[in-house]
Parts: sequence; C-alpha cells; structure tokens
Amino acid sequence: MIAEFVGRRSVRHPVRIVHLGLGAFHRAHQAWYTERANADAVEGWGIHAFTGRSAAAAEVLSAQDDLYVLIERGDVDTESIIQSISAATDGADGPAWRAAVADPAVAIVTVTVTERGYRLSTEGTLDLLDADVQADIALLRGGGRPADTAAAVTAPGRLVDGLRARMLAGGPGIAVVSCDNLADNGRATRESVLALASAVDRELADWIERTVSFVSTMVDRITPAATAADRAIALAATGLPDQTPVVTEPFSEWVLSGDFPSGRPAWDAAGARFVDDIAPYERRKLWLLNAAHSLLAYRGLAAGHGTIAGAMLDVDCREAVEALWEEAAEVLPLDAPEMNAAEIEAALAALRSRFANARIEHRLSQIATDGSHKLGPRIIEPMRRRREAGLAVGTAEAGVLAAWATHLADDHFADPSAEALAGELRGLDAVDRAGAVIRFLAPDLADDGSVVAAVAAQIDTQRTTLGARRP
Ligand SMILES: NC(=O)c1ccc[n+]([C@@H]2O[C@H](COP(=O)([O-])OP(=O)(O)OC[C@H]3O[C@@H](n4cnc5c(N)ncnc54)[C@H](O)[C@@H]3O)[C@@H](O)[C@H]2O)c1
Ligand SMILES: O=P(O)(O)OC[C@@H](O)[C@@H](O)[C@H](O)[C@H](O)CO
Repeated sequence: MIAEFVGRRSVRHPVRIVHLGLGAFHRAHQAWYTERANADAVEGWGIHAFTGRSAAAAEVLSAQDDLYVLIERGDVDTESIIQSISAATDGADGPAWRAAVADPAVAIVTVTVTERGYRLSTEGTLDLLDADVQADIALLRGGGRPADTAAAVTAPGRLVDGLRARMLAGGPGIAVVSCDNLADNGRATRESVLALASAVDRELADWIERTVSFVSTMVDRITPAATAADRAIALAATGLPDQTPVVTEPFSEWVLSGDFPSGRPAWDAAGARFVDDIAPYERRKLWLLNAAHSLLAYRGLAAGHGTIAGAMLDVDCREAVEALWEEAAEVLPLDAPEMNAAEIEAALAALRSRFANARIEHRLSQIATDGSHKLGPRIIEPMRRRREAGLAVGTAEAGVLAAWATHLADDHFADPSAEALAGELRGLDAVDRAGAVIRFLAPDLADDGSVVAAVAAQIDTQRTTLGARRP
C-alpha cells in the first residue's frame, strides 16, 4: 500500500452494498451519500466496488487502501477523504463478483455502467443480437459450478450471474439500483436482466421476479473526469498522493423509487428523497440538464468550444439552450408533489448557475460520446411528447439532432453503435440525413414529415450560421 495512506482510514464498514462500474460518478454520488449516511449510523454500510470494463480503477484504489479524495468545486474547493468503499475488485473476476452478490449480508447492488452498458436496442429492450449478450447467454447456459467459471461480459450478464449465485446460496431479497441516465432506469434494468435470465434458465428468471427489487432513480451531480492538476490539489490539501481523486460540483440530487427488501443506508438523512413515482423527477433532469448537455456538446464542439462553461458564454449556444428548455417545459409532467412551474423555474435557475461554473471543466468531448444511446431519453422523448400533445416540433430539439448528424458526418466521434449510421450520412443532403437520423433514433417518428423537415432545416441553418462565423 502507498505509505501515505497507511493509518489514514479510521473505519472500514462491513460490506452490505455491491457496486458495478467503479467510475468517477459512483464515487462522487452514491459513495458520498453512503459516507454521509454512515456518519450518524450505529452500523455503517461498506461498499464492495467492481470495475465495469478494465481492472485499472480497482488496482489503483486498492493500492490506496480504497480511500480517495473528493474535491467539491464551487467558488472554492473543499476536499474530504471518503471511506465508504471497503473493497475494490476487477469486475472480470467472476468468482469474486458471484461471492459478493451471493453474500447474505449484502442488501443492495448499485450500478453505473453508462447508457451503452445496458445493451439496449433502440426499442429500449435488451439487444439479443448483440454478440456480447449472445456470448453471455452461452456462458451462463454452460452450467458447471458458477464459482469456477469466467465472468460474464455485459452488465446485464454480470447481474444475472451474480443473482444466480445468490439464488443457489439461498440468499435473501436484494435491491438492484440503477444510477445511470436512462429513462425509468429500474424498469430498463429489470427487463434486461429478466430477458437475459429467461434465455438462460426459467427457474432463475422466476426467482429474480420473486426476490429481486429493481429500484428506479434520478441521479444528479456533474462529475467531469479529473486531471493531473486535481491530483496535485488533492495532495496539497490532504497530504495523500491520490492517483484517482474525484472532482464534482457542490450540487447533488438523488431521488429513488422502489423497495429495499433487506434494508438500506439512511441515504435520506444525507439528502436523498424516496418517492412513489420517479417519472416527473427523471424527466425534469433528463429533458433539462442532460438534453442541454447534449445540445452544448454537439453545437459547442462545432463552434470550437471545449467545455460546458465555455459554450455557455457563446450567445448562439446559450439562446439555443434557453429555447430547448422552453420546449421541454411545455410537456414536462407536473404530477408529483413538488413538481410545478415554480419547481421547474428553480431547477432552471440552478442549471444556469451550474453550467456557468467555469471551475468545473466538463469537457464537451466527454459528453458527446455515445449520442446514439443518450439522445433517445434526452431529446426524442420530449420531442415525441410534444407531437402527442399536438405541439409543433421544437426547433431547438430538432437542432440537437441536426448538430449530432453533422458531428457524425464531419467529426471524429466516439460512438461504436453509430458507426454504420455515420457511414450512411456522408454524402447525403440535409433532408436525407435528417431522415436517416430519425429512422435510426425513432423509427416511429420517421413518417412524421414535420420532424424530418425540422431537422433538415436545422442542418441547413447551422451550416450557414457556422459558415458565417468562420474567419
Ligand atoms: N459523470 C457524471 O456527471 C454523471 C452524473 C449522473 C449520472 N452519471 C452516470 O454514470 C455513468 C458513469 O459516469 P462516470 O463519470 O462514472 O464515468 P467513468 O468513465 O468515470 O466511469 C464509467 C464506469 O462505467 C464502466 N463502463 C463503461 N462502459 C461500460 C460498459 N459498456 N459495460 C459495463 N461497464 C461499463 C467503466 O468501466 C467505469 O467503471 C454515466 O454514463 C451516467 O450514466 C454520470
Ligand atoms: O455521464 P453521461 O455520459 O451519461 O452524460 C454526460 C452528462 O450529460 C452527464 O454526466 C451529466 O453531467 C450528469 O447527468 C449530471 O448529473
């Protein structure tokens, strides 16, 4: 262990939460809520965190006694050392994963594996044609003693694998809590897990239906990737040579809906809210914050900006964001106790200030990744709601799809699921590009001529505007 970390831990809580996807966001959000809930608890909750794709994050954290520095960055930085993670392991370690999920003391599995990690098709169901999903089904059908076999590749595969180990061990009920930016993320996780489990073993699928609760959540805390400068700041503030500090904004929100059959930490004491219906909260967040992030990513990159705060200084981008918010607000559901026009105005006021925080360097290139998985819940859903309500297609919403089409056709992009579409887009005129993008993201809207026309018009307008701005 790195010498400076020796003796810095004051407590190691027993593991009662397993996490899949050991990234920055988990450590800024769920681990932070758990840390705060543990502060006043007689019995604390420890997290055993598993990586999603590579072993690196677990190796680095283990070498630091599973401690890290959280830098909350507002007008000034506030650093704290987080101790709620009790162990960190490579998610490809099948036996360790199964043992962790099967442990009867474990009551919760939290998940942050990115939108793409759920392996959903554009219809929002598990993509059974995905080669990795097929490989997981074959692996899990292979039988043998689960403790000995290799790890599943996909997140749904890993969940099914872990839950099967729990079933075989006669384990009690457990809550699976998705913390990714998907619409109705609990239902999406449940359906993916059940689809995969059913393809493996009917008895297992029945056990999951009876025993496992899938909790839906709205999660919010802007957490960009940390930099080398942040490592130096963590060292200066704490004396710890943290190789993996986390930088986040002071704001945070967590709304949860669902059952915890084997208990949970007092996350509510740390500010989380438990509600009956997640939809109003999740739509408010996806349609306002995340939608605006995607707008700024594609339009901001095209205009030469690097960060959210930088793009918000650009009048064209800022006006487009305000227009997008107006379009979304017209169809936001107002049927939760705290959800009314005043609450939406308050959320927008907070967003204007959060997006302007230039000390949070949220790279547009990070947000621009995997648009094919992000634009459905962020842009297509509110656009669909507007059409269902008989409203005109929002020009700002259409503008995000136009900017994405241009991004795919002209720029380097990071979105493996959109590679075929990008090839198709090159060389098409605006109307055909718009049609291809809509057919890809929302086949049900492809016959809506107004949608295609609005996106095509935005492709032309953005080309002209950007052309005029170039020196
Ligand atoms: N960063 C934020 O501001 C923020 C805020 C709210 C929600 N989130 C959610 O958390 C997710 C992760 O964000 P982050 O900042 O921790 O990113 P990160 O890059 O720091 O970590 C991503 C984690 O997901 C895993 N992962 C990536 N692709 C995967 C795949 N295909 N299958 C399984 N695991 C995979 C990685 O191994 C890693 O553990 C986001 O995609 C989003 O859904 C992030
Ligand atoms: O994290 P992603 O890749 O799903 O999306 C990028 C951002 O829009 C997102 O991370 C927000 O910062 C976050 O959802 C804020 O709570």
